[in-house]
Amino acid sequence: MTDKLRIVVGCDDAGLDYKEVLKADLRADDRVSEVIDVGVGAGQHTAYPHVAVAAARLVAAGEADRALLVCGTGLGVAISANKVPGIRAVTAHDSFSVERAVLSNNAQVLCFGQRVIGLELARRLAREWLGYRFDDRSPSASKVEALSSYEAGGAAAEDEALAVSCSDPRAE
Ligand SMILES: O=C(CO)[C@H](O)COP(=O)(O)O
Repeated sequence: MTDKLRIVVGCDDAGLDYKEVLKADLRADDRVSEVIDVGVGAGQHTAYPHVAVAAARLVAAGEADRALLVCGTGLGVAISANKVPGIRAVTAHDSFSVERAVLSNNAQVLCFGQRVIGLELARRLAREWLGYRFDDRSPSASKVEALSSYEAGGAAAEDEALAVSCSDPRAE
């Protein structure tokens, strides 16, 4: 990741108002080098999964560093973005969760619900989000690696460890 962030923004029609404001904020922020808007625009009604996956694919392909997505709840866009391999998308509507989404989970995609939080809080959280960078040497790094290994179909040893620790005590 370069020092300045390349950010994709996207929304469905329920998130359009916030997406437009957040896009303008991001474009005015000197921590951002580029903002790519994958829609929707005014009068468009593309369903949230298509927009979220388009945005997440740009991140997964390395054409952007992060994505900021908005729908009614922030849930549908997160679920959709997480279908793209390599993507960690979260819905976060509070300051601590936004911080940990980056510092604990190395999430590249942040999702807001326009019907859930106020606009000024969303703007503040987006500003805070820009200030965080995941540290590959932090204690969280091995956990994110473990997460990714499940996606790759690996982590057999961890699967076994989990099976042991979750064994039914009534069977003992
Ligand atoms: O919030 C949404 C999906 O999580 C979306 O903006 C609205 O979806 P709907 O309730 O299915 O119309």
